[in-house]
Amino acid sequence: MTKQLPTLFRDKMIDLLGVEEFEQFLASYDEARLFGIRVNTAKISKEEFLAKSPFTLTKVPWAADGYYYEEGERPGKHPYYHAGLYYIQEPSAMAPVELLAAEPGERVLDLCAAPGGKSTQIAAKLQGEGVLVVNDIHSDRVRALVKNLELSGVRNAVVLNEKPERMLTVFQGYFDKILIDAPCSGEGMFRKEEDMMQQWERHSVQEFAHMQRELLGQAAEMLAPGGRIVYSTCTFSPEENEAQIAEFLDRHADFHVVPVDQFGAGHPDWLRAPWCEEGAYSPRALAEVAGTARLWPHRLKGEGHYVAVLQRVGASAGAVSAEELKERVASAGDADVGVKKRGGREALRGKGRVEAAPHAVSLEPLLAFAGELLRSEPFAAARLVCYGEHAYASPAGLPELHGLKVVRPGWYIGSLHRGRFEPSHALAMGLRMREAKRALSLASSDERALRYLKGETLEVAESEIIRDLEVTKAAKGYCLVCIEEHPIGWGKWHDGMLKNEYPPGWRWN
Ligand SMILES: C[S@@+](CC[C@H](N)C(=O)[O-])C[C@H]1O[C@@H](n2cnc3c(N)ncnc32)[C@H](O)[C@@H]1O
Repeated sequence: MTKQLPTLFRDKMIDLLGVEEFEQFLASYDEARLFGIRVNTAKISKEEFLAKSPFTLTKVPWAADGYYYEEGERPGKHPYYHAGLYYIQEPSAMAPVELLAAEPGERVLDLCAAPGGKSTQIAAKLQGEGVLVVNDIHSDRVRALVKNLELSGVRNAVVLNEKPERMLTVFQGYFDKILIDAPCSGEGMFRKEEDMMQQWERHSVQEFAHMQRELLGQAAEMLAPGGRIVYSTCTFSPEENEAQIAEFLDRHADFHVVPVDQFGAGHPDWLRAPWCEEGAYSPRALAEVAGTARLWPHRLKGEGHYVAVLQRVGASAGAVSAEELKERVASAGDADVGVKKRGGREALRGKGRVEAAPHAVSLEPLLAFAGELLRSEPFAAARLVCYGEHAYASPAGLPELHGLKVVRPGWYIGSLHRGRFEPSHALAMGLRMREAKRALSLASSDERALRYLKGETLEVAESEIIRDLEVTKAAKGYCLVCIEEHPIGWGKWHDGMLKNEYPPGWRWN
């Protein structure tokens, strides 16, 4: 393995680290790979998960919900994975979101988000409250992002597929927190993914440095006073790391670095020829860059990363509770938001706003479904929008997204077609079992759990359909299928059989 490292990369690392430390760094390439999962606390508490986890887990020291699992274990092949109870994530990659410190009620942007490891981590921190905007410039990667958000049951995310410069007018000064998990030369991933080395040889560090400079400037425009940007890469080159932050600080006097002390320190001493322009940065910038963080594969149990926490001066609006948010939007005259909690169909009637619809779409079938199957609309506090035949619950407090390439304007609820409503898989995944009036809960050891995930029809006795007989006598119809009370999809029960509604593209194979 070590022999295949690109020569240019080796020589540069020897220059930066010195021969002695480079030997330790090099030795890390021959060490066993590390594997991590992060418990999705938006769906399950850590305690509950640890009590039922079939894996051998050890805590990742820097991630509140992160754990190492052992090589040979296959968390991607367990029904709990399909219930979105955890996300498989490289341990070092969990650090940036911990440092972002997003809180429920905040407005958060994940600017370079696909495939969504960090977006789902932010979503868990928000606990469904506030606004999460996730964006990626590459449409093919956005598909994986959408799937991961749906799997994780995220209700308050908006997915964009935009060039960040096109987002500036809509989101000027809007966000409390912004994550830039920047596209980079990926040197920190050489151990995990060997084909990153070929990619490294094709793209220059300078090419990425240019992109990163732009992204940092654009993020600053979208950040509110008192807000925080976390900038991260999975590469070692100072041009993409310390140099970016030093230059940013020199251009933005209203930002300072929040020092991170649990990892290796940033290296202002590496901002020198031949890697960077010597003497190009102010003493303030150089001093602050030392407070940024380097995660070294030979010093901790994880891959190589760089993280900088940039705080903007000014009074922060702070986290806004869901109630406050509703009030703010209501007092701004937006009568489409379900401000008052009303039960059943009444809560939605007149509240749903039909947007961008080529012709009027009746919400009646959706209302009928909600009335029949949901205890209270989990999306009543959001704004219901229809794009064509598709209904979404858009998080309250979101500005108009006119002109932007919107992939998901919110939680996808389902489609309305010829007077029929078909609930989405995303709706099932975002629900709690207690929110459904009809549910089936299978043990993960029940062979029907796997058969459901494979798309098979199941034999289910009427007595197994969980329902409050005072409210819903009929077992027939849509039913929320769960594994140990955690939703995995829809089924339609009739006469002892459960017709499988698990989407073909999601099936276990
Ligand atoms: C390091 S990856 C992000 C990984 C992701 N944050 C995660 O944790 O799963 C960088 C992403 O930036 C995207 N990207 C590249 N250039 C971009 C740009 N100018 N604006 C937004 N996204 C960009 C890439 O498509 C890629 O998905």
